[in-house]
Amino acid sequence: MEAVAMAKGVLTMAHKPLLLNCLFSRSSSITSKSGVIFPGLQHGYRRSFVSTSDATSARSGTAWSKRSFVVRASSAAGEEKQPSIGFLGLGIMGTAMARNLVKAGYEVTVWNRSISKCDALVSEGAKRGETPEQTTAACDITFAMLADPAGAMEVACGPQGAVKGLSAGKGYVDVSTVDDETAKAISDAVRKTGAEFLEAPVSGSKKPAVDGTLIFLTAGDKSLFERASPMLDVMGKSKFYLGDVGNGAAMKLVVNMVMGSMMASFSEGLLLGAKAGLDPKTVIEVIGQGAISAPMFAMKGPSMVEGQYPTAFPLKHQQKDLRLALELANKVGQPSPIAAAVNDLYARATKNGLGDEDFSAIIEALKACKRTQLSNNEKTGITNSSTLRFSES
Ligand SMILES: NC(=O)C1=CN([C@@H]2O[C@H](COP(=O)(O)OP(=O)(O)OC[C@H]3O[C@@H](n4cnc5c(N)ncnc54)[C@H](OP(=O)(O)O)[C@@H]3O)[C@@H](O)[C@H]2O)C=CC1
Ligand SMILES: O=CC(=O)O
Repeated sequence: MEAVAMAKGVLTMAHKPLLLNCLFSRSSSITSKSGVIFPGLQHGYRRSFVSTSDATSARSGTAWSKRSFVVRASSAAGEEKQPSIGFLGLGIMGTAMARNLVKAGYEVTVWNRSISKCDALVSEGAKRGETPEQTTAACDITFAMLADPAGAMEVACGPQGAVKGLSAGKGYVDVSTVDDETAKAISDAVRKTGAEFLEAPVSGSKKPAVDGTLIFLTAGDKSLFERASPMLDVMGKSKFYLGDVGNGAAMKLVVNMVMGSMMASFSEGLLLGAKAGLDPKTVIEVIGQGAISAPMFAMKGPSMVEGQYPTAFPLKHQQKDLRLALELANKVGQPSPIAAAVNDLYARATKNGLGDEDFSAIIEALKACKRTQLSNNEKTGITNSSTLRFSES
C-alpha cells in the first residue's frame, strides 16, 4: 500500500480508477531509479508515474558522488555488506555497464572470452575472473552480457560455465538479448543449483550504457530483482518487472523488431528524398519536428548522411534480434510481413560485410539494391506489374 500512497502523489483523478484496476489485475511492475515499485502498472500510463528526478541527479554527478551514494545506502540499511558482483562479457555494452558498477563502488570481478578486454577495467579497480565458473563462485550476483543465444548458453552452461560456480544464495542476471527458450533453458540450469535467475535484457545502446540510463526488461525471481535493484539503478534509468522468464526476452524482441523496421524505413526515406532532389539534412529536420520524430533519427541521421556508421549497436545484432522476433511471431502465430522483409535486408547486409558496422549502415544495403519490375511476386503472391523487388546490383 505504501507504493500506492506514493503513486497517488503524482496521479490525476482520471488515472486513479485505472491504477487501482491495474494493481489487482496485472503481473508486471515498473520501478523508477528512486526504487519505488508500482505493482501491476499498465505500461501505457507509465509516464505519469515513473520518477526520473533521482536518476537525473545521480547521472549528473561525478563518479565519486555515485560511489558515495552507494556506500551511504548500505550504511542506512544497517551496515549491510555490499554484494560482490561478477560481470561476464565485456563487449560494447558489458564494458560500459561493468565500468559504472566499479565507479559506483562495488567490488566487481570481470571475465571476457578475449582476455585483453578485461585490462582496462582491471586497471580501474575490477578483479579479473579466470573463468565464468570461478567468477560466479567468487561473487554474490553475476551479470552476463553476451552477443547471442549461443554465446549466452555457452557462458552459462559450457564446460567451465557460470552455472558450475552457482549455489543457493547466489544470483545470475542475464542481460543479453536472447529468445525466450534460451532464457528458460538458462533459468532452469541456474535454478537447479539453488541459485536465483533474472533475465534482464536492456533497451538503450552504447551511450545509455555509458550514461547509466538503460531500461531493464526483467523477469524471473522477484527476490533477485529486488536484490539486484541497486545495481540495475546504477546502470539504468528504469526497470520493468514482467513476471515469468521469457517475458523479458519477448518485450525486448518486440522493441527491437520495431526499431529495426524504423531504421530501415528512415533509410529508405532519406534515399527517396535525395533521389527526389531534397536535402537530406532538411528531411531529418522535418521528421524531427513532427509526430514521427525519434531520438534515434536525430542522433544517427546526420552521420548517415555523411556515410559514417560508428558502431554503437552492431548491425549483426539487429539482424539477430529480427530473426528471433520472427521466430517468436511464428511460434505465437502473429504474421509479421514487414519485419520479415526488413530481416531479409539486414541478413543480406550482414552477409555483405556490414555486420560489425552500426545498424544505421542498413542504408548502405539499400543503396546497393536495384529495382526489378515483376509481373508476379511469387513470395507474397501479390500480382501487380508495378510491384518492386530489390536485389543486389
Ligand atoms: N550494442 C547495443 O547497442 C546493444 C546491444 N544489446 C545486446 O547486448 C548483447 C551484447 O551486445 P554488444 O555488447 O553490443 O555486443 P559485442 O559484440 O560488442 O560483445 C559481445 C560479447 O559477447 C561475447 N561472446 C560472444 N560469443 C561468445 C561465446 N560463444 N563465448 C563467450 N563469449 C562470447 C564477446 O566476447 P569476445 O570479446 O571474446 O568476442 C563479447 O564480450 C547482445 O545480445 C546485443 O543484442 C542490447 C542493447 C543495446
Ligand atoms: O538493442 C539495441 C538497443 O538500442 O536497445
